Amino acid sequence: MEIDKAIRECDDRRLKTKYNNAIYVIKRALALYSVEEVALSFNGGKDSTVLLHLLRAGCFLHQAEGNNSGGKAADGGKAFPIRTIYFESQSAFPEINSFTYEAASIYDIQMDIIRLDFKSGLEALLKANPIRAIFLGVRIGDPTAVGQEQFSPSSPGWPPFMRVNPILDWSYRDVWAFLLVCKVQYCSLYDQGYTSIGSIHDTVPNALLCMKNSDSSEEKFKPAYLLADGRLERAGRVKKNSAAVCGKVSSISNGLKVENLNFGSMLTASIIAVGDEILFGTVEDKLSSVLCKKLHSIGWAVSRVTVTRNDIDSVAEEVERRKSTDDMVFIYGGIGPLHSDVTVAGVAKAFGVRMAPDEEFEEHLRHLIGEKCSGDKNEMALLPEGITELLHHEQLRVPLIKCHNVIILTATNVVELDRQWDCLIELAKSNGILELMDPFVSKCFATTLSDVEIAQPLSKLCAQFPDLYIGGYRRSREGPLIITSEGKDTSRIKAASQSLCEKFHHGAFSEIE
Ligand SMILES: Cc1cc2nc3c(=O)[nH]c(=O)nc-3n(C[C@H](O)[C@H](O)[C@H](O)COP(=O)(O)O)c2cc1C
Ligand SMILES: Nc1ncnc2c1ncn2[C@@H]1O[C@H](COP(=O)(O)OP(=O)(O)OP(=O)(O)O)[C@@H](O)[C@H]1O
Ligand SMILES: [Mg+2]
Repeated sequence: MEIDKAIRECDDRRLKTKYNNAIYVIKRALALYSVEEVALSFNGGKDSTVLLHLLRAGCFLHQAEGNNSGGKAADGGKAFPIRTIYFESQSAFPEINSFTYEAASIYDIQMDIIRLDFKSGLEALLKANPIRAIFLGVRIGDPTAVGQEQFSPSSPGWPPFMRVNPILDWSYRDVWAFLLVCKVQYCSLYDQGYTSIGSIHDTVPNALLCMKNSDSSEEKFKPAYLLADGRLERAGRVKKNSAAVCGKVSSISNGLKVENLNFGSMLTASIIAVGDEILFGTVEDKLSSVLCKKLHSIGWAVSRVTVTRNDIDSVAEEVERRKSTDDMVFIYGGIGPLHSDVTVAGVAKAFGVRMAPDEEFEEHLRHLIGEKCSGDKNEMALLPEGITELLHHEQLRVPLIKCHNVIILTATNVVELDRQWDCLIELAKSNGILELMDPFVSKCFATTLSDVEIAQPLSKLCAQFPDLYIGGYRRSREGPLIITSEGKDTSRIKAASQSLCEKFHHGAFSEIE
């Protein structure tokens, strides 16, 4: 089998290791699932081209080892036994389309062309076929790889199948070493300076490969395999919608923030606590109420507090929602090196960026933990790429992490939260990372009037003072009712209190702290 032969005969030890590992994953998958139960997701990109040839080799080796799963014979050169799916889109490059069809013809691939979005397409595929596992050319540097392993079940909300990622741990360099050593065809765009290909709307040649011709204004590009730093593979991807990425811009223009509060230009924050333990009831979340108070003290309204499970998708989903609704999102819990510490990765996924090593952060961790945490395995030093700002303060042993409008707090208790908050406020004063607004003022009254007596007058009061938060709560069913009014204008609070008292007999309310 020519692929296997080419790798065995080359003298690139690293490539051999990567190849052997990928073949191992493929063989494991073929041992777990029959050939009818697997599919290849192929789109003509370089990663899926690598995967195609690995699968050709893997199927050949699997059968050579005496496994015959009853599918089409893989003779090492011709018929490819695995159902292959291609999601064809109007916005794909014509070169990608034509290469995909060409590959199907050269390698005798039975290709299902799907013209639906990924989710609906996969639903239809699984309905019509007994597919249980799909091979993907996802690599660890891809934004969509966050949280994935070589075998990862599809995400919640997706049709159920196993995602098999044989080249998850391959680097950009490994991909090109493989394609060049095996001398296989790849899409022509890669010879024109494209290094990672999305759609025609979001992909241009990688500027790092540009050769400026001094005689003319014509730009020429070197081939993709000459890109020296694989981390810059996605430099040819044009940013999608910066307003959506930053969140804040869209929230201001769509008026969502003022919708509930009627407070004019109020800044809103939301708080996300991450932890299965909180949801199990094993641990009590004490930080959110303290944080609400602190935010209130700098004039911010808290629009929502949520607790999410510590899996990447739950965190990503919640962060994605909140970052575009609120001006600032505070998240804590699930930070560290444990398998359950997925918060930072969840934030990366919410912004659609990958996790990448951050040398500066690693340096801080090294000071804190020692040499144990250096090297490739230091997952704690992986941070969302391109969107992370480290917030330094001399009182903090490790800087806080800010990704656009999401601040990740590492506090695990109230004392630590107090310290981190104080640092944050000092930083806010010096560099404006957090706007400090006029604080809220409030008045509270206790009354023994019944709910029924007070309900209507209180509704009227709310209508009279739409700029205030007027509410009521009880500490017990039998005890007094407590009425609160909050706002930023002391005179308005006073006026509302006076108006309330005037609606009832003298002494019906007593002011409390
Ligand atoms: C076969 C296949 C399976 C996928 N499974 C999942 C999944 O389980 N969870 C998920 O969030 N996205 C899944 N996706 C979507 C990808 O993660 C990603 O959104 C897609 O490759 C396109 O990225 P883009 O939005 O940059 O175009 C899947 C895509 C394909 C082709
Ligand atoms: N339109 C599609 N149809 C089928 N599979 C797809 C499609 N888009 C993505 N995939 C799957 O997702 C994987 C990852 O996509 P990604 O764009 O990162 O890699 P690629 O397209 O192979 O290479 P490149 O990084 O150069 O674009 C692909 O290898 C393929 O398995
Ligand atoms: Mg691609």
